[in-house]
Amino acid sequence: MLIKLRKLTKRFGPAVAVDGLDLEIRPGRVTGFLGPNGAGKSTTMRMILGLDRPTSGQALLDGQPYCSYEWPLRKVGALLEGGVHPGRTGRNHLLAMARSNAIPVRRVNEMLELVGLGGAARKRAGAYSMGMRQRLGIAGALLGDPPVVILDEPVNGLDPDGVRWIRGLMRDLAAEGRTVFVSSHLLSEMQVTADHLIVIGRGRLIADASLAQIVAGHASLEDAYYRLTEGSVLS
Ligand SMILES: Nc1ncnc2c1ncn2[C@@H]1O[C@H](COP(=O)(O)OP(=O)(O)OP(=O)(O)O)[C@@H](O)[C@H]1O
Repeated sequence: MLIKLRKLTKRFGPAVAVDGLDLEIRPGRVTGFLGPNGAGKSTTMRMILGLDRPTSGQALLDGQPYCSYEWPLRKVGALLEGGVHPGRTGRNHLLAMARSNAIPVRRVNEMLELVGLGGAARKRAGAYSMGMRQRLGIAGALLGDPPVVILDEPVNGLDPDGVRWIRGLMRDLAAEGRTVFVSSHLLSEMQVTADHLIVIGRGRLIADASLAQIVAGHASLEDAYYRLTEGSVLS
């Protein structure tokens, strides 16, 4: 499933958070989404998911906005900051999501096992560690077996085993033909996970190219990134 941004723009009062992004995010590969703090990455993801309304332009999934899908969790799974009620158990959180999108309960149990939360499923999410909350968010993202997976900083709070696990998971999801769109500040991690990169700064597109093209001529992705984003870092 193709994600298409058409002149996507978001203003908060006089501030422009996302400034005319025009690009496509294609299936079958991991697309990394990079940019300095405040560049507009989360806002872009939130607009794709219908959580923020664009000031102008559009974010489309196979030609349609997120909100036009009857069972959106079966089209797009997402891990965003927050989003888990601390008083609910991990299992109940996923059950509520499953119910709202007519997803079988069996899938809840499968996802809890997949992310390694089988043993903690009946604990309140408020008592989870950061890494466990992150795993629960990933279980939620995959619940509807969606062709598009959007992950905002998925590595945050994960231990080294978790980091390796999510790296393999993203590669597998892309190999299955899904569209994997992931934001991260961990450039060394992106260098081993992403096929394609989109770099933005101050809401504007800086680069949209394969990892190999972006790294070419530089010692590492980190070096290439610093060169690309010079002048876009908020002071
Ligand atoms: N609800 C909001 N109200 C006002 N301004 C906002 C709101 N959400 C985001 N912004 C502003 O929009 C800009 C882009 O923020 P955004 O969170 O999308 O950046 P980001 O690239 O995800 O940053 P980070 O890497 O720090 O997570 C920032 O200047 C931010 O302060």
